[in-house]
Amino acid sequence: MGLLDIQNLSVSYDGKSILSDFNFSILKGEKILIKGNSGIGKSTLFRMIMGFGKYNSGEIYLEGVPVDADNIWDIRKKVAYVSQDTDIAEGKVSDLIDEVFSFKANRNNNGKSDLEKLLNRLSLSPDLVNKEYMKLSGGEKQRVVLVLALLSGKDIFLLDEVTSELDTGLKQKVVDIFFDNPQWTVLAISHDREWETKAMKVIDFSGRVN
Ligand SMILES: Nc1ncnc2c1ncn2[C@@H]1O[C@H](COP(=O)(O)OP(=O)(O)OP(=O)(O)O)[C@@H](O)[C@H]1O
Repeated sequence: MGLLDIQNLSVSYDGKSILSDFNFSILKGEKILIKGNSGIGKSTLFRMIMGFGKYNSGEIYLEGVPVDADNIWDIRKKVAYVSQDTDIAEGKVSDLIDEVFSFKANRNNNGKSDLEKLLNRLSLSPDLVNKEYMKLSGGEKQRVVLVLALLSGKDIFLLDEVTSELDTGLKQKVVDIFFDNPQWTVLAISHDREWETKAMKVIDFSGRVN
């Protein structure tokens, strides 16, 4: 088995099949891109993995253990999920960063010392942390959300269109950050070629028939 395995997953909404007997496996350290037409079910897959919705049938395994209502928090503790929606929080950016470090699981890592390096690498000014998050531009929000995920100390990432609002140079920087760490397992949904060029595997949802 892989790090994350999905077997025969089927999901439907209002009688319409979105995922049908979907199978997938990702090994530790793998970086996989998921692409495909809008509305085809890519984000739904991520929501099922995180336990944010019910599936009709199938199994999801994390490290060989079936995920159910009793252990869904194991997934949420281990997986950094970055959704398409960046309107995630209010308050200053520095408050959001402090919040990441207030979680018990993150206290012992040295992520905070990486903050400055990450901001610099993503072309964000150090002063940005004093700004109100909701007043940032779309591309700034996207980068801040990524910084929060990268500082969380988690090493499995589900990234849903996390570079859509960035210019080409920044898209490449984000992709490089995730590919530079061989320990990180990354499943990214994107339409950007910067991801496709580097991905170890590409899963194209468009050809699937539900
Ligand atoms: N909670 C829900 N209730 C009803 N329908 C839903 C729900 N969530 C998603 N859908 C529908 O399921 C389909 C798949 O949605 P999903 O967000 O997974 O697509 P996607 O492939 O990620 O698309 P995009 O690339 O546009 O983000 C869409 O038709 C969507 O309207």
